[in-house]
Amino acid sequence: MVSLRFPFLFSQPTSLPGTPQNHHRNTSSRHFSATLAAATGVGAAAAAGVAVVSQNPNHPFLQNAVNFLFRDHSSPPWGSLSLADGSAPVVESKTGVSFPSVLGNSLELLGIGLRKKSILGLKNIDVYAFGVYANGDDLKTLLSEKYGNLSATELKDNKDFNNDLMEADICMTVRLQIVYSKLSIRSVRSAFEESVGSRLQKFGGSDNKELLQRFTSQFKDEYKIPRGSVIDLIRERGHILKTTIDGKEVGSIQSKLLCRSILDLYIGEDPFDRRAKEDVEVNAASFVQK
Ligand SMILES: CCCCCCCCCCCC(=O)O
Repeated sequence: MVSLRFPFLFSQPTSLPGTPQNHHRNTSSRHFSATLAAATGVGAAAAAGVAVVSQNPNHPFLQNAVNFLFRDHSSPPWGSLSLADGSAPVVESKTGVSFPSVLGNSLELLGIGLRKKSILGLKNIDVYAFGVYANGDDLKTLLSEKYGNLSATELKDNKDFNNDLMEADICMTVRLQIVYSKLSIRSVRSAFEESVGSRLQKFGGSDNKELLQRFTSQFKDEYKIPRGSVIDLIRERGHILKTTIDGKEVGSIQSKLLCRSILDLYIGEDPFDRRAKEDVEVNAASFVQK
């Protein structure tokens, strides 16, 4: 199947019912690295008001054709697609997993990606799709004084900005949507042990076994994780990491180190999906800019 990747924009809703007005909703648009599976697929997605996103190489000819067909005439003609309804969910095209563009009224989708894992060093499987969300007002309040005058290009790959995104007291959520159908809770625990464990060690030294154990023990044997399960890793104010499985809270731990370690998996130095990280930085920048 031919696919292509290009960044596209979708405009924000003017307001959501019961949501306080946020000027970003009216004035900004977000950027996602997009791969459109095929022009017909794009048409169906656009008609359905859904943005399709994933990670694949460029294909300029198709890109041109798709942009011509679907561009909003107020947007740049090349490399961007503006959907009429900015509140449309965004779909990760390889897996078909869909992410709401706003979570719980205040968290804005900044980027989506795919977590792959190799089994026995042989087969690479798609384990889950993920979406990174942040509170736009927190981004502005906490980061705009320091970074408000820098462009999105200057903020992408800017180590200080990236560190502050992970360390500041910004409400954020990473939503994992399981796509691998044979996942056991035991493998979830051991995957977290490995990935979060390595980050705890990196940022906090070797003496964090108890913290890691507190976190991983939240994933109890009685929970089932079939395909379609949703794990939310929620950083609340005060660096509290709340974890939910299919909307049910399974635990809550106050630890800046743990929150930072979790975020590092998705937007840190060596993220699971580099393009997702780039999108998060560029979209976070749009909230921060003065
Ligand atoms: C057979 C593969 C098992 C992988 C399970 C990953 C489940 C969630 C773990 C989240 C953290 C991570 O991605 O490392």
